[in-house]
Amino acid sequence: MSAPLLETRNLEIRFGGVIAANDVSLTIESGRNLAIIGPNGAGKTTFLNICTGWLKPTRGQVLFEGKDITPLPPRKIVRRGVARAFQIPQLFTEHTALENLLIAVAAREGLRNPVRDLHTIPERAEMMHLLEMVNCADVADRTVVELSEGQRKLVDIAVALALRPRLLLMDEPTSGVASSQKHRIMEILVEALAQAQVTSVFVEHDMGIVEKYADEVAVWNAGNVQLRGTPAEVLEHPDVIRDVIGEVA
Ligand SMILES: Nc1ncnc2c1ncn2[C@@H]1O[C@H](COP(=O)(O)OP(=O)(O)OP(=O)(O)O)[C@@H](O)[C@H]1O
Repeated sequence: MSAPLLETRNLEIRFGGVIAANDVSLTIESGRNLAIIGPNGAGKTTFLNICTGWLKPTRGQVLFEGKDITPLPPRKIVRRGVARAFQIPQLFTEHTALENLLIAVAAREGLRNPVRDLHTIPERAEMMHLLEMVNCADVADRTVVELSEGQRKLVDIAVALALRPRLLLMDEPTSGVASSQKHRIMEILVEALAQAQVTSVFVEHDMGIVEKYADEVAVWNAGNVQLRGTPAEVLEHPDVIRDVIGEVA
């Protein structure tokens, strides 16, 4: 049997007296969209930060496609195929949407001066295709400051896909977007991930989004996974209703 796409073994990290990861062992299989939910301070973002190498656990391991990536610096983990998108899009706001993707490619290819060499990058057509996949081809030549919050979120996802990941970790992909737009953004996002064959893990506080777009849900509590299952199993569980849904309601 092949190794899971991502596996964590007994992760532990403390910040002073707080145990933000308390023996976290979890596997993520290819082709799934896993939502992470849980009360504030449960350790959800800490988990993403450990998987991307931004935080190093004091104990435990992260394996990607069966290989230990725990000691690697974040840029090497990205090259292995693990990308990250943040609550607030990390874009160069004075550059156009397309230029942002080209900068990501230049960084991926290790060009020394990605901004200067932008327009010589041969992957232009591939990047335009990514913008089409996230429904943003029509704003390819607009600077990021001119885009709506929803478009920025989608361009940020396209930038992550430009790194050709096999796993994308996201912190609240629809936060900051008007609630009327959230489902549309998630639909575009989930379709783009399926097309690019990218597995996703996303932290989410909106249970409507979790119910509709996650294949599986992991519930975090006090630095560990309290429960895991399908959205239907998890969202009706009395502990989740008490500890998570009660809190966000
Ligand atoms: N760099 C840090 N230094 C000190 N404490 C930290 C640091 N990062 C996280 N913590 C603490 O670790 C705990 C887990 O934080 P984390 O951000 O992972 O929770 P979360 O589940 O993502 O919360 P939220 O839903 O509010 O974003 C919290 O008590 C937080 O204050």
